[in-house]
Amino acid sequence: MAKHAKSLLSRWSSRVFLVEVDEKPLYFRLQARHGGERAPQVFGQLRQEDRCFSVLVCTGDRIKGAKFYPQLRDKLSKELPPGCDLTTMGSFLPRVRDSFIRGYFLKSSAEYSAHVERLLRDLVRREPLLVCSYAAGGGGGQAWTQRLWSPSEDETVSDYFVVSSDEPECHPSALSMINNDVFYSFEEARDVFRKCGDVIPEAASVLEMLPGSAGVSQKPLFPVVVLEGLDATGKTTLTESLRETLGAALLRSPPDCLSPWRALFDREPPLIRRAFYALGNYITAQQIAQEGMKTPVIVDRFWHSTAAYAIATATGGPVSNLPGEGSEVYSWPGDLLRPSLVLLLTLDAEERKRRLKDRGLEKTDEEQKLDCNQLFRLRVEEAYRRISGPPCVTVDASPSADKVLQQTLLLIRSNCHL
Ligand SMILES: Nc1ncnc2c1ncn2[C@@H]1O[C@H](COP(=O)(O)OP(=O)(O)O)[C@@H](O)[C@H]1O
Ligand SMILES: Nc1ccn([C@H]2C[C@H](O)[C@@H](COP(=O)(O)OP(=O)(O)O)O2)c(=O)n1
Repeated sequence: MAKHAKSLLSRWSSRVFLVEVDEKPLYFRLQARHGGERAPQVFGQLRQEDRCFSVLVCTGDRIKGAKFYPQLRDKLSKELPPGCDLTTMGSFLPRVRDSFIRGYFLKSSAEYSAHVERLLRDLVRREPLLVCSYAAGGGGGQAWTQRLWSPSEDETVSDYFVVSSDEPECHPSALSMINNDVFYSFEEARDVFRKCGDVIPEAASVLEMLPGSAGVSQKPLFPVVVLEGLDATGKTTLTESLRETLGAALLRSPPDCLSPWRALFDREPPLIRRAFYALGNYITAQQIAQEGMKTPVIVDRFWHSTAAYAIATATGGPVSNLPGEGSEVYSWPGDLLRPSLVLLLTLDAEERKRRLKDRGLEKTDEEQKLDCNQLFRLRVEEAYRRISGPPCVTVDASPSADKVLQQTLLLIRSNCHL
């Protein structure tokens, strides 16, 4: 049996499982004996003869795992019979960092369960997966049991009863965010790109653009002001005006030199996509350090964008699912240049939509998600506010462009000694 699967199985009965139903996580855990508890909510509506399955991705190779997870969904969606319901799930050891594993949960009516079982048996032989089946009937008929399919013929694995579990203090995705969704050093992000060269040849071109190290030798002499905010809050308009008014250099993250590869890495799974944006910040940091010796520098998006979108995407559901305020996930990378000031442009949802419509440009998937998913937008905005590091000041972007400019100039002058 693979070493990774073995280590997962060694603490199997301590794991908590969550199944995401309409972005709401429903939790259950395992128990050796049945004490008359009701079946967890996720099994609540099912009939005795129905079957459920969990399919969890289990590989020690992060890149392979990240690429395989969405492919598995496509494969299951294509091959599962029509009466089968598929949703995302995960499993973790409470409070254990990097213990979170992802997968899918399948509900099948009795009619199709033999078909689903055949499909999964075939899959588990070829792919790094841990599969469990769930059936009703134990503990006097009401209880559901989990059977873990042994990854090798000579292993015996116990059956467990499944019972509801309390919500953990923080959403379990927070246990795996660090260095999977958000990178806190140049080395960590670069390491992902070095490792994904075999599967994505373009990674080499990005590596060529990188500085030798994160380190910026000298602090810029002039103020460095970053403009942040959701799409269409007016960043481009304001950065252009600031450039003219202050005679500043205007930079952006990701930097222009990464433009040829942005669309490609936007289609990659979070691990690779987020590493791309993280690396972009280090290239921009080098440019800031150079320009900042000659003039003030205005930057269109920087670290706040990278971290806030990543954290908000990795966490589902309401704002309360975000890692708590003060969590280490909101900390500024120790090796990344700190701007003098970060301004966060805020706009109410209706006005932002109106501006988006007037602008009429094509939107990224993530921006379309912002548009139709109110919860996602709220999570991004709150994550922006929680990020620590350089001072972050909120600017109301709803007045006219000129008024927003005047307000911003006042803030820059009072915070940056210009
Ligand atoms: N203060 C403002 N009032 C009204 N419309 C604005 C204002 N600032 C920008 N816009 C318009 O809103 C749209 C989005 O602005 P833009 O600067 O492109 O935002 P971002 O760079 O944040 O995506 C553009 O059509 C722009 O002309
Ligand atoms: N420094 C940055 C800049 C953008 N991103 C990501 C976050 C979102 O997925 C997109 C938003 O960028 P986009 O270019 O669509 O937004 P604007 O048009 O500049 O407002 O890019 C990032 O992670 N880090």
